[in-house]
Amino acid sequence: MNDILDFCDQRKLKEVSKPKETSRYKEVNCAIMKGEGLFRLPVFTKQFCHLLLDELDAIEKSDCPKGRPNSMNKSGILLNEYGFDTYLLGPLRQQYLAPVTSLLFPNSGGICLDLPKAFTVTYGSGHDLDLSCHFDNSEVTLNVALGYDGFSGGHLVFGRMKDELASQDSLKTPLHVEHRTGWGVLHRGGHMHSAEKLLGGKRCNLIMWMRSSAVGNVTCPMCNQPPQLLPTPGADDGFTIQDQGTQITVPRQREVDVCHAL
Ligand SMILES: O=C(O)CCC(=O)C(=O)O
Ligand SMILES: [Fe+2]
Repeated sequence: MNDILDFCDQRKLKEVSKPKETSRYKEVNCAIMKGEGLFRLPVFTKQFCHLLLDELDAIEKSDCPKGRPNSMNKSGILLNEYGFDTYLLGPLRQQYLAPVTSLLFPNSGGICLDLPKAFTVTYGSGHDLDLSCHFDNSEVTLNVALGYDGFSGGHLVFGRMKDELASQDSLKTPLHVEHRTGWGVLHRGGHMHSAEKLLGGKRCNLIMWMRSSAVGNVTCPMCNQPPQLLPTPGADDGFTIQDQGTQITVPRQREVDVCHAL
């Protein structure tokens, strides 16, 4: 089994995982625009992006049952359904992203992002073409461009934070962010964003919604209310609850009819 370090750019990985270097990285390399809370960092090597796209294509073509990536995107794959968590996404999050999010987003749960949801989104003919403006069910989101080669359009557009008044829209110039294969954009989940229409080709991005149960258990990121939780089977939705019998904290889904934002 390969190590996560084989998939990432090791030189850059070293730069971001040393605390001293990380702060230099924050100041020099990482900010897309100063003060916007938007950062770009190298995630996967180009070779790994090709391998992953091949694997995702094979899954796509198979007749395995597939869940939808989220309530907005129709095309893409829920990565935990195909076993990507243990050897790829878990190590990526713990070894690579945790030091970076702790440094860049300390006040948005970046130091305690314990409940991720990872999926891919695919745009192109026969798939979605664009994505309307939204905020994510996450404290911090990583969006990695996997390719394919040669698509045009489809840039990400960032605006205001979800809690800023809509009337402040006019004060905020939308920020267009292009995709670079193997690179990720890190942003707060509450940063309003959209994807422009794809003009040609096909694109696939890996999205990781990183949730913090410490934040979400107090205020649901979708409805801004204290969540009312019910134990349910299945995947968690970014919340935890203490089991009364065992006193162990376990992930729990939100009761669907409490939050109408999803
Ligand atoms: O199209 C993209 O790359 C953005 C996807 C996105 O924002 C999301 O799934 O939350
Ligand atoms: Fe999003």
